[in-house]
Amino acid sequence: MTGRFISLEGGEGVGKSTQLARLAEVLRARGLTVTVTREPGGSEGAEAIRRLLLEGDAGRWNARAEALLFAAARADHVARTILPAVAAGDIVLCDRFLDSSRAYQGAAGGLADADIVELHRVGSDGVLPDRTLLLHLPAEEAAARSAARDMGGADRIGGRDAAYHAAVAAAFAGFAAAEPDRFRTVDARGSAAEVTDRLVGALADLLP
Ligand SMILES: Nc1ncnc2c1ncn2[C@@H]1O[C@H](COP(=O)(O)OP(=O)(O)OP(=O)(O)O)[C@@H](O)[C@H]1O
Ligand SMILES: Cc1cn([C@H]2C[C@H](O)[C@@H](COP(=O)(O)O)O2)c(=O)[nH]c1=O
Repeated sequence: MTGRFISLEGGEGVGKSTQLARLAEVLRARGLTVTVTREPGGSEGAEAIRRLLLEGDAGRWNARAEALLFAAARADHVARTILPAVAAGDIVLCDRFLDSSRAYQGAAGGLADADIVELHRVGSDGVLPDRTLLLHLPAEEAAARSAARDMGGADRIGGRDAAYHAAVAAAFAGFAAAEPDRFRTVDARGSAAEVTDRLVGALADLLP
């Protein structure tokens, strides 16, 4: 079996982490070897950078420093975790990847998309997922799920205002429209089991 690299994307609280775990279970039950990972993080160095990025004051980093830190974390994660797992034939399921930087630091953060993509070229040789599953949930529903989970304790980036998160959601929708071969947009409403079924369907052409 050829390895595959699959990312899950979307704004806060749409169900990415929940679905990543469920999808891994379904694929393992089919006999596939699955590596589950996340961004920022997924390698020792990238997890250390995650703490720098998500902890501390809202103004700890400016937009450019933030984008560079995400790109540095991604470079380590790609080299040490993602590429070796794909080369070993695993299905790699990754909670967020480059498109989160394009949406959060780029579209919502004010940096040019071309600059975010260039940082990724330098850091990670421009590696892209074979498939990006974009979970879509109405903003009010996503905010309610996040609020129930976080109980007011969102991290530095999750805690940004509604306009920022609306820009993130709009950017993801635009990326999916621009790259229909890589993206599948999946309705994240309904039960977790219903969403998992939709995600499995959106991977049908990639799986044995
Ligand atoms: N289908 C669902 N129906 C209702 N609640 C759900 C569903 N899926 C996930 N949740 C709940 O919504 C909350 C957010 O889900 P989850 O943490 O998986 O989202 P996420 O996209 O990974 O969020 P973030 O990017 O903010 O970390 C959790 O409390 C989770 O249990
Ligand atoms: C990869 C990536 C992430 N972010 C933001 C998005 C979230 O607010 C946090 C990660 O938290 P999660 O609970 O693990 O989803 O970081 C970002 O701004 N840019 C990125 O490239």
